[in-house]
Amino acid sequence: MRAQYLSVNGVSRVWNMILVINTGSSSIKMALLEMPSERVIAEGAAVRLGEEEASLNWNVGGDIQHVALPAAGPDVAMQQMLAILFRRMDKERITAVGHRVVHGGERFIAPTLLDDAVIAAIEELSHLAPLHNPPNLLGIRAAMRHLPAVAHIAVFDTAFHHAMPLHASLYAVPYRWYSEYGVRRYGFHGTSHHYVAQQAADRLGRSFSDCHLLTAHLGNGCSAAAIAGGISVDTTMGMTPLEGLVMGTRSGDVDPGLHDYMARQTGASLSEITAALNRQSGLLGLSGRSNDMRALLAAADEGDVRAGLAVDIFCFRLAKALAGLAVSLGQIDALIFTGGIGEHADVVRAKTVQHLSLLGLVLDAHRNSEHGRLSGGLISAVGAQVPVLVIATSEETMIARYVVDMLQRLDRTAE
Ligand SMILES: Nc1ncnc2c1ncn2[C@@H]1O[C@H](COP(=O)(O)OP(=O)(O)O)[C@@H](O)[C@H]1O
Ligand SMILES: CC(=O)OP(=O)(O)O
Ligand SMILES: [Mg+2]
Repeated sequence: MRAQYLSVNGVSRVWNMILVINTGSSSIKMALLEMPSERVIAEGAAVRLGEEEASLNWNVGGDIQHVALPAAGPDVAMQQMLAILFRRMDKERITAVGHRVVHGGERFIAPTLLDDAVIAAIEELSHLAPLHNPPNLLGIRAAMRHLPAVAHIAVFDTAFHHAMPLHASLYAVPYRWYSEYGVRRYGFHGTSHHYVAQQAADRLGRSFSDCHLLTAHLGNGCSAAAIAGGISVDTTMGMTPLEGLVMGTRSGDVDPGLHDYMARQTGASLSEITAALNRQSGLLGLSGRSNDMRALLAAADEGDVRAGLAVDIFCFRLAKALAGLAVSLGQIDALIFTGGIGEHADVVRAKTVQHLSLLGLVLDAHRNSEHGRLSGGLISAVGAQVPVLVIATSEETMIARYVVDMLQRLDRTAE
């Protein structure tokens, strides 16, 4: 990289230390990356927020901290994480902060410098991502208080999908709902889909812009995408992160008639039904036990029938969605599994790919059980028509790349 200094608000700084903040509904992840080497200087996570078991871990240059935070919410966890980080490193070294923001609507199709107007616009989009944009904003405000003199840049989950063709992004509803109210499919997890797709192209020795890839991001939220010519051409999530696949607590696709039916049956309001689809459905709703795939796989092994059913439905629906996305690609150069479930749950990958043999997808059982660790991420059978890969995602690294790219553009404009 050419520039070593960037002038932000008239102050010239070395700009290669990027703090990335990914505030979710039940977790906060942070990473401090030195760019362009992408060396992780510090990384931390606060998990199970709101529960008795909430805790945080920080690894700041090998100094590891584990703190129990019983029942702490994202605000308390955020303060604690920043306090621990800044006790161990000089905050003056940080040049910019990259914030994951889940919903950018139609307006934010690229990384954006945060100011009061942008924050207000993100707030307005909160009703379209109620589990995500409010905690994202909490992280932005806390970090701005601690680091008022640096550039804070929002990187949107929706941005990577913004060029989806209209046939993939519009619903078959009155057109006016789109033109007047923005009712369309946006797609999410864009930084993760982009990151793993680029990695897959590298591993296959192909140019990213020539690849036709299916990516399955399976974490707490789950989505799959079809990526061709370096852009997302279709994805399973829609106007909100509720559409598509079965997720930890989210239903994914349901009949659009469900709201009316359940409102009449139970007297619940539309927003109560939406909340149940967001928070009490998916793996949790089906199993009645947990939203956590690891817990369900263990329970299914011990004979819990509903846990087994939840896993089977998760895999079947994922396979169906991947087959559907293949239509958008025309050809499949690789399928990539990522996210906590995609990277670690070999049973889920095996069950999913079993449904997809008609597309030429076949796994190697041994490679799959090793999560592709000994085969460069490859878990497909030798000689199989389509490579299947496990690739660890890093939304934080991708956000840092977008931030550096944006800083370079700001730097050029300032010259
Ligand atoms: N070893 C494992 N086996 C099965 N599932 C796992 C394993 N490790 C993590 N998971 C699952 O990954 C999911 C969380 O994924 P993650 O990507 O960390 O979530 P988030 O969306 O919060 O970033 C949980 O369902 C968890 O059970
Ligand atoms: C958009 C979304 O579902 O994000 P997450 O997986 O972090 O919940
Ligand atoms: Mg996630």
